[in-house]
Amino acid sequence: MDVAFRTSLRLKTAVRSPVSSCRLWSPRVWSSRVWSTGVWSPGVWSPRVWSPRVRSPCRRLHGGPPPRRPFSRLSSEDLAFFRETLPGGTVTDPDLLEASNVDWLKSVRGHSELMLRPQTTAQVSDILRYCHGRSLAVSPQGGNTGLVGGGVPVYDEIILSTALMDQVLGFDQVSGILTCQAGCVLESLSRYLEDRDFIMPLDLGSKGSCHVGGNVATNAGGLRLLRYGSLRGTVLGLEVVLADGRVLDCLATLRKDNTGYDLKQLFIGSEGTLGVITAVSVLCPRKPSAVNVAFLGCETFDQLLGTFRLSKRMLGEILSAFEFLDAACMGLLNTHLKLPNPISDCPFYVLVETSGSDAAHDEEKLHRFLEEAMTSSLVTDGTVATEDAKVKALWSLRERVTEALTHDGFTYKYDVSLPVERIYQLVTAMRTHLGGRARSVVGYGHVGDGNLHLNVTSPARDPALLAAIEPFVYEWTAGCRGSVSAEHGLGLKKRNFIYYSKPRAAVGLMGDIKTLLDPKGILNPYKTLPDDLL
Ligand SMILES: O=C(O)CC[C@@H](O)C(=O)O
Ligand SMILES: [Zn+2]
Repeated sequence: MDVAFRTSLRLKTAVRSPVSSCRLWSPRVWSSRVWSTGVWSPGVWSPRVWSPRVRSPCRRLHGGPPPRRPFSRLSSEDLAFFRETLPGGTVTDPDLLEASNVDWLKSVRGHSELMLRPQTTAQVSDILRYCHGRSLAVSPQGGNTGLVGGGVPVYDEIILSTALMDQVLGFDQVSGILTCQAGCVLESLSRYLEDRDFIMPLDLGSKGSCHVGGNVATNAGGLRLLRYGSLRGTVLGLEVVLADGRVLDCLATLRKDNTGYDLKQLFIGSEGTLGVITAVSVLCPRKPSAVNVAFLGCETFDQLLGTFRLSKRMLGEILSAFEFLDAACMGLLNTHLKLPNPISDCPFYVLVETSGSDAAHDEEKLHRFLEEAMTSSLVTDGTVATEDAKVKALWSLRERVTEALTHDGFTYKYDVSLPVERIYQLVTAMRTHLGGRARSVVGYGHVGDGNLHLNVTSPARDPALLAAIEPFVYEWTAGCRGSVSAEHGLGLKKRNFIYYSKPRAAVGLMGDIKTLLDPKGILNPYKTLPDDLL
């Protein structure tokens, strides 16, 4: 039974729900009509603008990517080599290539004529050794669920797909360490682990499609980071194939290893620009035996922050997620996805999840927290799920905002880290700044991580609107010493904005590392690093 509670605080029902194993949003579902005017066409340059923080030129991205670099063009001899090296693993049919040439948002489109689907690390090594020798550019691709154009070719780069590298290589029941190939789909790994009473330390709305190698390559954050930390802590080892085909076997399965530089960290979050991740080992937590979800409404963002502080104080070690969405997001969920609001209308909504090992203890803690939140007027309405279906339905309200936005028009996406008490000020500032020029300006995200997803929509791609949003959003973020990419990475779309969050010396060193590991620049060109560096 699910209990909706109002001021009467009738929170008597035990809150026991298993971890949801499959959420409702299929990330591959999108409306193609929305982006018909939004796909970038390669090779178009935009005017120069100035980043206020560093006073160095950067280019606006909405004009398109930089010109094609002088990589070799694919020849019939190349094709013959790949067909021999990868029997059955080469795709040249344009219809089959179409889905891999365009990103999930349908905002970036490349024109690759070849996709390679290796099954083994040795095959990846053979491919890259050959491409390096021939100066053929390569675009590594996992589940193609990224939001910054990092996982698709920009021009004619060869797509190197990890789709067939989907084997679990080992799981240690004692330590909870999983070792698997890079192409394992996150949701499949979650199922594999749940059968063994463990979970992945990472959960994303796109888990039905994304690959763990892509998660690591982008250092994906997601919905469990508050509790289990980032992949920089939970990834224990990596196997990586370097640009020239050398295999770097750092696939350690140790909690502690202080033998020199921690090279795997270079590849985590490098978006396939330094090497192709072929296998990972991850430290996995035990599956919690008691999971509870509350969906609450707050009148103001200050009250939402007060609720967050209270949850940390009163829920402590069992708090596993604290997510939020605003009323505008709820409107989009209602309108475009027909998802009803389970509580009364409020300006802000929070989803609080607890995960623990003692249902009675967790239930008591949650009820005391909710009672305090209501009596101190931090929360005005709420509901607590006790059934698995309701738990999933509540989570889907948070997870499906991205999908709802795709039905609202052309979407401008921003993923910023800010001091937590300031995250909603940016949404308010953007609304004031844009006046009536946007269709929707919405805020949602990971309060517990200080990570705001600010999204703006308009009926069609609108350069004037974009010019109003950027660089305003980046200047505002830099003014708080925030990050212009909290968890989505830089990819193609955000690469030139790196200077808002990193000093020139740091970006220069990144360029040196890129040159050292990939001297010909064949790995995922035009991504992550700014154009003025290369
Ligand atoms: O679509 C977005 O802007 C955010 C996607 C994802 O990071 C989320 O937290 O839902
Ligand atoms: Zn997110």
